[in-house]
Amino acid sequence: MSILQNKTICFLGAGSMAEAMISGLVDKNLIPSEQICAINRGNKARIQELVSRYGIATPEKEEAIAGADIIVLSVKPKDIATAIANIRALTTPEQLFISVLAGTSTDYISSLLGHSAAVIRTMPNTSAAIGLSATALAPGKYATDADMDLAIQIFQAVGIVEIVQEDKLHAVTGLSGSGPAYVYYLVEAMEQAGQEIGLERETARRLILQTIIGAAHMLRDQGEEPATLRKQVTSPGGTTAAGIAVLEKHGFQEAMLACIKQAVARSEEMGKQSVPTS
Ligand SMILES: NC(=O)C1=CN([C@@H]2O[C@H](COP(=O)(O)OP(=O)(O)OC[C@H]3O[C@@H](n4cnc5c(N)ncnc54)[C@H](O)[C@@H]3O)[C@@H](O)[C@H]2O)C=CC1
Ligand SMILES: O=C(O)[C@@H]1CCC=N1
Repeated sequence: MSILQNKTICFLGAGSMAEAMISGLVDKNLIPSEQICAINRGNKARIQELVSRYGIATPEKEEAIAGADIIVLSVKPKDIATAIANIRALTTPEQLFISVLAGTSTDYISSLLGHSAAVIRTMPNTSAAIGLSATALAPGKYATDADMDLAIQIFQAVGIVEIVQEDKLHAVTGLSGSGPAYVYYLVEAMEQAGQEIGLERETARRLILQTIIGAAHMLRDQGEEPATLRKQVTSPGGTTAAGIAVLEKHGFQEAMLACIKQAVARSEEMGKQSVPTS
């Protein structure tokens, strides 16, 4: 039995990322749903939504925070100072804080808490909801190996885990934290193209979806380089070569590189906006 079965976990911020994690944790039964709760900024309807979907508990804020073994910080980076100020008096150095905030350093979070609780910075993605997140974790200065083990167990329940140095988390954010959105954007573009070339939207969607699932499984299961798999599709003088030549002409690779670099730069910028106070 996982040690997490005896832990209580509170999400501070009940938005998309918190829901993706709650959904994954409840689905895997890693922590009983009555030992999970979430706190929002006054939006009771949202909490009720999570309660009805996942059967999580609804303790009062004091009990939710003071009674939690693990607090997952899941507000937007701009809201973290206020969110922690509202709960700080209820927290203790024995609790484990797991942050999913883009750009925000563990030192800054420790400075907001004002004590030496363990803080672990992570970057999951919303595919946690179906157990397929790609999550990177980095320990803050007060986190022990035992704290890391707990965090690893939580994120392994909702996908794969990589341990990185904290300064690499900006790169992870631009690559795999934001990554699902790049894929959805590609699907949007393919769907639009599908309609413009005369296919019904629903037909196009089914074909695109299966194409993406198939390609993802090929990448995962066949152990081949993406370039090798691409070449297998690309008959000389054929349709794929004709299409990819246009992608090259429009600077597809440069666009992807610039996109990811810009996302990384934004994560770094968000980090600089949160300057440690001690
Ligand atoms: N959405 C995504 O794909 C990913 C998001 N993240 C990170 O997760 C965090 C949350 O992002 P989302 O869930 O997308 O945002 P969201 O906007 O969906 O959720 C944020 C939640 O925090 C609540 N909140 C705001 N101020 C609060 C306060 N003072 N006290 C308590 N709750 C408060 C809001 O009411 C809202 O429900 C961000 O820091 C983001 O960088 C990380 C990985 C992926
Ligand atoms: O867009 C954002 O800032 C968050 C972080 C990674 C994915 N979504």
